[in-house]
Amino acid sequence: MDAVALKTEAARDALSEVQSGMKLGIGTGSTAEAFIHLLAERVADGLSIIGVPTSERTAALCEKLGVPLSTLKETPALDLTIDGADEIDPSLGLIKGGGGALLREKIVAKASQRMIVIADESKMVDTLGRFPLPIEVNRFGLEATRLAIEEVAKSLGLSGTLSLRGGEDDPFVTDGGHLIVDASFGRIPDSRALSRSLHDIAGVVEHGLFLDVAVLAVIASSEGVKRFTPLAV
Ligand SMILES: O=C[C@H](O)[C@H](O)[C@H](O)COP(=O)(O)O
Repeated sequence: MDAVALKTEAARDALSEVQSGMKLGIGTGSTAEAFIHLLAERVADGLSIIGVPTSERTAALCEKLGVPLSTLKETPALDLTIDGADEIDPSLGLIKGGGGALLREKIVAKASQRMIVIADESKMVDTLGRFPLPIEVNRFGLEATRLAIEEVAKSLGLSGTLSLRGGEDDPFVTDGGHLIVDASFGRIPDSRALSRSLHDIAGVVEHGLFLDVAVLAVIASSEGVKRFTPLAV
């Protein structure tokens, strides 16, 4: 089975967690999009949910497929969010933001009673960091913020390169109007310390480490779909 088919299998399995009447956070990315297609079929068959999208891209797809939407302003407390991830560790720590939606994804996930992450098995790692960590930053003071990120990394024994997503001349801009610095630190032994230190930098709006957010991972491999709860580490 190829990666696209596996993403669909994970999405299909997670869809069984969605019940009529739910207020549902809807993730961003190719796996979340597989989920949205399946969700739209259920909605067409009569499933009654209200969705809160985590990006403009997700909102556009939901609208196109007839999934009813609300906003966090109208619907600030959600039952469940289902979203993909770029990496998943055994404690269900995640790296997210490969598609640039990390800020809204984190806000929506944290407004939800439960967050379920769906993925193919290639996203599972022993330690986070193989995937460059997306860090959403304010445009103002970009250079100072980059220096501060480098200082933080050094203090935690991490090294690597920071690159502005999209390049210096035409940077990628998030739905919130910010920029993204992708940090290739390699293996991150203490993701909690990194998370705290990055949050202390004034120019950092948010980062892609989602720790203690997901309560269940639904992972598809060629051997079938498995469900994982966080392993205490
Ligand atoms: O910003 C994007 C999100 O965090 C995605 O959920 C993440 O990048 C995974 O995307 P995909 O399902 O396409 O691998």
